[in-house]
Amino acid sequence: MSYRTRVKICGITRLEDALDAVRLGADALGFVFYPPSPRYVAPEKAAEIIARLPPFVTTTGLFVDADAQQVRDVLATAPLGLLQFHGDESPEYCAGFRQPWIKALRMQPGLDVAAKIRDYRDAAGILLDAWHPQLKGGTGETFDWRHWPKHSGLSLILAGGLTPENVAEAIHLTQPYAVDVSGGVELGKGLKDFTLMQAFMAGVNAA
Ligand SMILES: O=C(O)c1ccccc1NCC(=O)[C@H](O)[C@H](O)COP(=O)(O)O
Repeated sequence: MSYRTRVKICGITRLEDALDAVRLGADALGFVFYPPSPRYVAPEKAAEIIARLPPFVTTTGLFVDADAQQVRDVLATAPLGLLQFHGDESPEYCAGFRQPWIKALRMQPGLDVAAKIRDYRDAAGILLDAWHPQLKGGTGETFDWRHWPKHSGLSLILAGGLTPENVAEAIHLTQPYAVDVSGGVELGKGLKDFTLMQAFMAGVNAA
């Protein structure tokens, strides 16, 4: 039996994009609380968007090596259902909040993915993303999907350079629990496009 691949659309900065994504079938939305990112959204703005969402959408807050107090401050403003740690956060740090969390692993050459996944065994899921020497995420680049771990015991989320054109093949090869996209459905950084999101969802459904 095959299961429906979940979809998270990351880098939401506008209410209209959030509502379009949900209407098109996205299961989760990502809000980037990493100030250097061109997709950064202020917690107050994220809270405004979240307040207008229909039920059953997972609101995910993305952080990169943030101070724990910064995460708590964001949580006090924006009601997030899930935390995503995209830097070099330790398992102990990640587990230090009440919310369920996922850990992003950037697929640097030589990374022992299986060992890393074991380190983060208390995560709700592991997101595998492309590695880039300067950028922490949102690179628009793919990694070699042949390095996808076979038996992890955790829900795995595929990210990095996914587009309407390649998502069906990516799912076919990796069989992830979910896919995560940002740049592949954008007109500009943080500005999602209805037609691209629609085509992306069609690619997921065709896989
Ligand atoms: O999106 C960003 O600008 C970003 C910056 C720093 C850390 C993570 C970031 N995004 C994380 C995501 O979850 C993206 O969806 C993921 O990296 C894939 O991005 P893309 O390759 O553009 O689809």
